[in-house]
Amino acid sequence: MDMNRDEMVKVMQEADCLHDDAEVSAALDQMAQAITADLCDKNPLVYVVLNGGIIAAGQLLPRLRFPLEVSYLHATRYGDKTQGGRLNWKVKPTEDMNGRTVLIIDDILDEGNTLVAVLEYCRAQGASEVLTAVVVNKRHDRKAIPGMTGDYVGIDVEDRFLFGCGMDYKGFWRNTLGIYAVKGL
Ligand SMILES: O=P(O)(O)OC[C@H]1O[C@H](OP(=O)(O)OP(=O)(O)O)[C@H](O)[C@@H]1O
Ligand code: HPA
Repeated sequence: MDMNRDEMVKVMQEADCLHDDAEVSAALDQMAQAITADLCDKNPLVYVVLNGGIIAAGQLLPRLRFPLEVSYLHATRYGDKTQGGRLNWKVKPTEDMNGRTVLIIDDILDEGNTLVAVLEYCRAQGASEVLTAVVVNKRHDRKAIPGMTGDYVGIDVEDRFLFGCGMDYKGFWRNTLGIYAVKGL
């Protein structure tokens, strides 16, 4: 018997679905429209922030019907925990971003430390413009920079521990489109 699997089935059964597939799809449509209006002539270099950004990117990129390049970076600060720690850069960007418009795609802007560090890095590398797209912005007053937000935000979500749409609970359940909150968290 696989304990992790059984626990995770229970976590999903007991979770609250805060935004279902249809709501997330509609949010992605709106984000794609706004991104297209701003970036369709700019040949952007798009970075997916692994691991959490995989679903967001997989859903968003096919909605962007203009020339762009895609790469990835890997920065993590939560691991299997529900509270963030120091940012661990596992893979830094390798492409030359000097003078480029860079778009960062991630699942969530929570406290914002991850995006602040990624933005700083890209600016230091000479990107002419760095924009951020997140499916979820969590509503609370613990942002790394008070009042910060993403340039393209899908849905503002309540201050609970979330999973789905790229976000994991103990490494599981990134693989949904809908957004869920863990019971009691
Ligand atoms: O706004 P913040 O408080 O910095 O949190 C947001 C970041 O946290 C998550 O990554 P995580 O560290 O869990 O790594 P993962 O994507 O590999 O799960 C998420 O994918 C964002 O990158
Ligand atoms: O609420 C969350 N859930 C999963 N991963 C996260 N990374 C930052 N916030 C969260």
